[in-house]
Amino acid sequence: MSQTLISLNKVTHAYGERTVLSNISLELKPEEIVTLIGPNGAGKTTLVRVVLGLQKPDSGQRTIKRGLRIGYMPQKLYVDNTMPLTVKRFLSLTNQPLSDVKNALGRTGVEHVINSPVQSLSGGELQRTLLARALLHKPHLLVLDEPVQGVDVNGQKELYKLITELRNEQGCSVLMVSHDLHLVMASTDKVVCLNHHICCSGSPLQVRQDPAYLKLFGRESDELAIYTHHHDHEHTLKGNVVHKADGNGDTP
Ligand SMILES: Nc1ncnc2c1ncn2[C@@H]1O[C@H](COP(=O)(O)OP(=O)(O)OP(=O)(O)O)[C@@H](O)[C@H]1O
Repeated sequence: MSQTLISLNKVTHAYGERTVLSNISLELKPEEIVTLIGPNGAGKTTLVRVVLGLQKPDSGQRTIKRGLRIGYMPQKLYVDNTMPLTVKRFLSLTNQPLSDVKNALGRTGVEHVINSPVQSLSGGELQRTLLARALLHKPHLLVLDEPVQGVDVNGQKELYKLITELRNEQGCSVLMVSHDLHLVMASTDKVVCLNHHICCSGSPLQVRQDPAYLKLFGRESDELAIYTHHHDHEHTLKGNVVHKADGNGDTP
């Protein structure tokens, strides 16, 4: 355990009657990039929230290395359209100095949006702004929930490349959620395929050939490398669920 940043041991979690996570054991090692992959509603964000300590599991243990700093990039940012919020103000809410905010935005390639309203950002700019925010506390572990969401395929490749560069430069570990194994293959050391339980895990090549992965995603999606993704919900900065029909407010 000495080298392990966070480990989960036999974690189980249910929302009411519905078991979303069952018997999950996982270890995050230093400088390792681990990708969680699984269909909609498989429990990926819930698992991320358990890793972050935002969601207490019903059973099982979470062990975290003392003093570990975590940077979190949520799946989707819910910002009220009527609330004026510039990128500068949004990132300054982390209480980090403006010079650090500028550096982080520069490193993720979006320093030019510093005075823009968050609501006006393009998909790629928003993801890079959220990544900059996650970097601000100089994390040992970056947790990225669908970091390429809303970004076109070329932009996705660029973002995965940036994530790998950040890991190499900063020596941090990365836990990220992705829907496209092909795009992420070059940028991940380990893949964990989740469908409420861990169906299979290993190197990207191992998982791509695993019958459990093929059963979930099918050979077709493997060949096409396209996975159509629809959400029935969004997430707040802490990963809480906002159902689209609700308009606002978190489901606890
Ligand atoms: N706070 C909550 N209360 C009740 N149900 C919830 C809550 N959070 C998530 N769920 C439900 O649990 C299931 C798993 O949700 P989760 O967001 O963890 O899945 P996911 O794999 O991240 O899904 P997606 O790929 O669509 O983002 C979903 O059916 C979701 O609606």
